Amino acid sequence: KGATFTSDEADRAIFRFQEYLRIDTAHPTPDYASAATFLRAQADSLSLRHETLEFVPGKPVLLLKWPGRRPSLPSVLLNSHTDVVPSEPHKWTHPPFSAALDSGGNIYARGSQDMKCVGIQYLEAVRRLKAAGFAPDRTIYLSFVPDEEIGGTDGAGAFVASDAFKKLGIGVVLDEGLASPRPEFRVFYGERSPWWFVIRSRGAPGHGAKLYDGTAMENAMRSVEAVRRFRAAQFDLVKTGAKAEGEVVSVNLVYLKAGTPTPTGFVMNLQPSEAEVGLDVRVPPNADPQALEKRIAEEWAPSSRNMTYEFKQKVSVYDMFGKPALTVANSSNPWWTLLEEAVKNAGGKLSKPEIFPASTDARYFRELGIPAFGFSPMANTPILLHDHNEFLNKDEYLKGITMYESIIKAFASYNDKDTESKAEL
Ligand SMILES: CSCC[C@H](NC=O)C(=O)O
Ligand SMILES: [Zn+2]
Ligand SMILES: [Zn+2]
Repeated sequence: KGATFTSDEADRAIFRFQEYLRIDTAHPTPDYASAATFLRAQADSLSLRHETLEFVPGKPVLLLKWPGRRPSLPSVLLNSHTDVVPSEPHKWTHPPFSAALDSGGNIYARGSQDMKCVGIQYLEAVRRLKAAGFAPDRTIYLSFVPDEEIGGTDGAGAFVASDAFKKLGIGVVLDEGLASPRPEFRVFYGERSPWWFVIRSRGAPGHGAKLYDGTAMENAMRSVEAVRRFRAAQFDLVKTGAKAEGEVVSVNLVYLKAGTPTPTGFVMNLQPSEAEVGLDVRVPPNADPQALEKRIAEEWAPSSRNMTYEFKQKVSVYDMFGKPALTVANSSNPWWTLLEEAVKNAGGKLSKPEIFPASTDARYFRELGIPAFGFSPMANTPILLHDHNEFLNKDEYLKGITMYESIIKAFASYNDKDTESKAEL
């Protein structure tokens, strides 16, 4: 509470953030080896035991452990991903792996918001708690996972499916959230499920000068029109304030593919016999997935118009118990109350809990019924994840460390009969 940094401590914490940011872990060729080496050195400097779990060769999951005094209590997992999305360096004012600090205190790098900030803030918070002599009751684990940006199958997905994970007895997880342009921090208790699919249409080919019914292009365009009507209706709910971004189904066309290619372009006087449309759809946890699939089958890709659809990615909105994969974010969940109070105690405020509009690794934990909150402590910060000139201000970064100190302390000290008996199941 009220913890501050000496200017030396601040400089060192900022420098370690910059070091992590300078490791190029961008897809499609992330340097996971260097990230792992860096993180193991951090663990050693904190006297934390670490394990490198290589479920898939070349894709290390780093697991750090701060043992609690009461190891029978469910433990706390602080998760972050080590990979970042690609960037277009020439469109940045500072190179994306420079971690340049400008005169206003902004640190520019790919991953400065998504989410190397969080990974290093966990470590810095542990560093400060250890220095202050804090001893956790519950065991604290830190996981650094690869591949979140490409779906997490070989990262968090492999991790949660492992025996190693089951043995950890995780009771609550923290994972990433989003920056907040306002003074309140944002927090997420669920997320939309990605449905990525292609719609294919077929029709009789023919001369480019002929008007006739049932061409592949016409079939595809009728679908696109239906998709766009639905998209507009969903978007209107957001625009009018009736629903939050994460509470509607988003639908976006991500590619169109049709035509008969030539070495220099396309044949102009031939109506093609096939067309394909790619869609990124995100389904809120409380939506009716069956109704949506019916809409896809009947309106967007009706077989009566020679259309088919194929899912490339279809994440269920339900957890393993068949319930919407949501973490309770009210006072009936003690972890929620602890989080809210811990942020408050550190001088912060949470805005109303939200559904994350995209996907994070938190879904893998919620799928198992483990409570997981998405929280990246960045207030007064424009949302720049996946954007050019991604940055985080050094003061917001430092403030975030104190948020985690408070949260880790609260979670690690939480003692409750109910959760204890659950742990023994
Ligand atoms: C299907 S996993 C995709 C994960 C990705 N996550 C962050 O951007 C996303 O598109 O939301
Ligand atoms: Zn992320
Ligand atoms: Zn991302």
